[in-house]
Amino acid sequence: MVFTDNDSANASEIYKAQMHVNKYLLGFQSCMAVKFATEVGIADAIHRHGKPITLSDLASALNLPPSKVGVLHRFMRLLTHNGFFTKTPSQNSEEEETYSLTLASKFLVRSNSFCLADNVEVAFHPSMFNMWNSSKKLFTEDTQVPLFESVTGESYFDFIKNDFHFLDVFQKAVAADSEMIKLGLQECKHVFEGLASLVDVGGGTGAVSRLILESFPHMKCTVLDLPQVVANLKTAQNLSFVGGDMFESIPSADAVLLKWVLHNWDDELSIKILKNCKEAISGKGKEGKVIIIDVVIDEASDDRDLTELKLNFDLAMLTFFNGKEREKKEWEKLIYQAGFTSCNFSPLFGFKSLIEVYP
Ligand SMILES: C[S@@+](CC[C@H](N)C(=O)[O-])C[C@H]1O[C@@H](n2cnc3c(N)ncnc32)[C@H](O)[C@@H]1O
Repeated sequence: MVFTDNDSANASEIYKAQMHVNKYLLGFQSCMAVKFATEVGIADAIHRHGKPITLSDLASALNLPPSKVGVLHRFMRLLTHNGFFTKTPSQNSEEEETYSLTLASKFLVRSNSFCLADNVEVAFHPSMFNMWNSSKKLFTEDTQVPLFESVTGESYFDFIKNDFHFLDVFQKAVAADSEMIKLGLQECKHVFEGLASLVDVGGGTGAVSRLILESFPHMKCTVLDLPQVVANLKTAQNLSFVGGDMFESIPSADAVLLKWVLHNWDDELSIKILKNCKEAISGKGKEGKVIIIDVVIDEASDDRDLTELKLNFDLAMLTFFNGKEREKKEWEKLIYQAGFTSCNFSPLFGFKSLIEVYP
């Protein structure tokens, strides 16, 4: 038996290892509980209640019959343990315990400006489960084709394009992530100072550009994205939308922003995008810049949870797009191979960093 002969581990360490494995066997249920909570609107119901809520009031706010209060309790217990709610014990036998929102579950309240409810729908879309059930293909098939495409027969962006509801949810999810940029933008205003124009490449519905314009109303911002994404978007003062293909050409500007774009693509295609960015800022000479907002894996400095999140994003990028999250030295290699001469890294946006890239 492998644990006794050559292993110096004692019984308690072996039991701990067994628990570690079991944690990952059942861990998907913690994730599914978040999906369930979002679908039935638990956070919304507590928010609407306006004060800590008892389980029976929560059940009736969710229109659940009394027979389901026990099931709800089981979900609330796990979700509370996982930091999504807090529980205040009852003061006496007449009173029921009550549940309140935490900072994490406030992200699931649909009326909040920082809301990740659409991200939950994207993350748990059935296509994701189908893809993972075929993950063996990653090792048995031509890796030039992303796993998602190999399973569904179409690229992720085509898949999104062909499902009107999902396109809408996906764009809202990405825009929700961009809302979070607001918190970090104050600390990096200097990055945008002195720029008269900016192209937000793969800028979706323009959420980041709108935020930048709040601080720099005189800057001319152009959002370049796929034609179907920008088709019905209205231009506003100093904000315009261009339907196109970043692999073909990028409109000229003082700076190009690439937020959450390069991680969708492998090195070869990312270099192609970066070279087109370099061309787009060439009119500004050495003062032009490319601003990348993306994940930088840093196992040495980041804590365990942060690294786990970044590595999970990496597998998501691998399976959906053949893309990748990159370490600092991988970013540098990519940037220099595209012909740029220098870059600065600032970890500003939670799990994302800002990289300024100069010709
Ligand atoms: C992960 S989203 C990031 C959106 C936005 N930058 C943000 O963070 O809010 C990637 C974006 O790239 C766009 N995209 C994909 N292929 C593209 C292409 N060939 N040309 C321009 N945009 C593209 C997608 O439509 C999508 O909006």
